[in-house]
Amino acid sequence: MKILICGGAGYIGSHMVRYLAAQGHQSVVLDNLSTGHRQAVSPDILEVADLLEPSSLTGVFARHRFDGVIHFCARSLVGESVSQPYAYYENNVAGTLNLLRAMHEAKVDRIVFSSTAAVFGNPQAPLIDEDHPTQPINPYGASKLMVERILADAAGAYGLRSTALRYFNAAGADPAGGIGESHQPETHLIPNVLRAALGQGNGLRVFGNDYSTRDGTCVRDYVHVNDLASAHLLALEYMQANEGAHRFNLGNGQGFTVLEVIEAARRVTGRSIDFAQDARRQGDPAVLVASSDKARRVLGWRPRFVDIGEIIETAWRWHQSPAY
Ligand SMILES: NC(=O)c1ccc[n+]([C@@H]2O[C@H](COP(=O)([O-])OP(=O)(O)OC[C@H]3O[C@@H](n4cnc5c(N)ncnc54)[C@H](O)[C@@H]3O)[C@@H](O)[C@H]2O)c1
Ligand SMILES: O=c1ccn([C@@H]2O[C@H](COP(=O)(O)OP(=O)(O)O[C@H]3O[C@H](CO)[C@@H](O)[C@H](O)[C@H]3O)[C@@H](O)[C@H]2O)c(=O)[nH]1
Repeated sequence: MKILICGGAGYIGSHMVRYLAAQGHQSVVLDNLSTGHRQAVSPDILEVADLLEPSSLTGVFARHRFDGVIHFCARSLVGESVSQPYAYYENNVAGTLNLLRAMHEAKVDRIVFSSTAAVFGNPQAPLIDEDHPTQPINPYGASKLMVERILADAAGAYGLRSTALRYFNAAGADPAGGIGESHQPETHLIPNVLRAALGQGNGLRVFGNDYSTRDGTCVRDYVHVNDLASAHLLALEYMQANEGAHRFNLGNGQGFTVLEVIEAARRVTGRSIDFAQDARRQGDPAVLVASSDKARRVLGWRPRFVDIGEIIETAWRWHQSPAY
């Protein structure tokens, strides 16, 4: 297959490109490099273009014939979405609409969309499955849920085939090296913990210690970025035989507190990791853990990285590499 990877210069997208290549598929990356990295993508497959500029999209679709699209582009910082909702709805919803229109005109009829656990809001069950109510508590989650709704409407109106994958917390790096997580500013827990282990960054802070969890800090479900990549290819294959709009939750089904992640990183790195206790971060639910039974059952998804130490170890190798 020849796949358009929107946002392929970013963290998860660059792993997707590499995974598709290993499976014998071809990728073209569309990215405006706003948070992505030019060096994460081979120059011969990179199309620098912006979803907010429809004319640049038309050019990309005119130059290539795609079998499908995987769409990673987004603004994705929860806190920023609360203070800048227009920017979030514009990029994540209007940008996606431009992409869907360009796909429609070019007669490309399948898309895998990066959705998020943030569509659920505060969980009402210990494990979040696809039937869990969707009540996002921040504009970021709301923008992703709006796109899921648009995709469902497009299935009926235009026969668009889509799969929304709600990732829980993406983590780790390709063990083969050379790519990994590098956001600026970095807000994610594991990279910040590893930076603290390296003596980099502005000091690790733990947000909140009064949640009703086993040690008072937030619980999250960390899923390896290569396992996310494998789910996307399974979704593309699934849509060959299955029309309509599909949704799957992707996680390991096991939650770790912030303090447990720090402890696991101490074991992996063999370094001391100091932190300061801080107030709760706005928009953080206490616990987010996925039930991914549907993805396992329907897509045949089998995550390979189930151990938090192993996931952190792949990230640690990336953080110590010259490419980071
Ligand atoms: N990282 C996580 O834990 C996580 C969890 C759930 C969902 N997601 C979603 O997964 C996707 C990828 O996340 P990531 O961590 O790799 O983010 P990222 O910021 O590293 O990658 C996003 C990429 O999209 C590009 N982009 C953004 N807006 C664009 C536009 N208008 N036009 C063209 N390119 C544009 C950026 O330059 C970047 O390369 C996002 O949609 C995010 O919301 C991430
Ligand atoms: O320096 C830090 C960074 C994070 N945290 C805490 O660690 C947990 C995880 O935070 P983070 O790594 O920022 O991930 P989330 O806020 O859970 O968000 C991620 O996971 C969501 C789905 O679960 C996605 O929607 C988002 O895009 C993705 O960034 C939260 O309790 C944070 O408060 C800290 O205590 N200190």
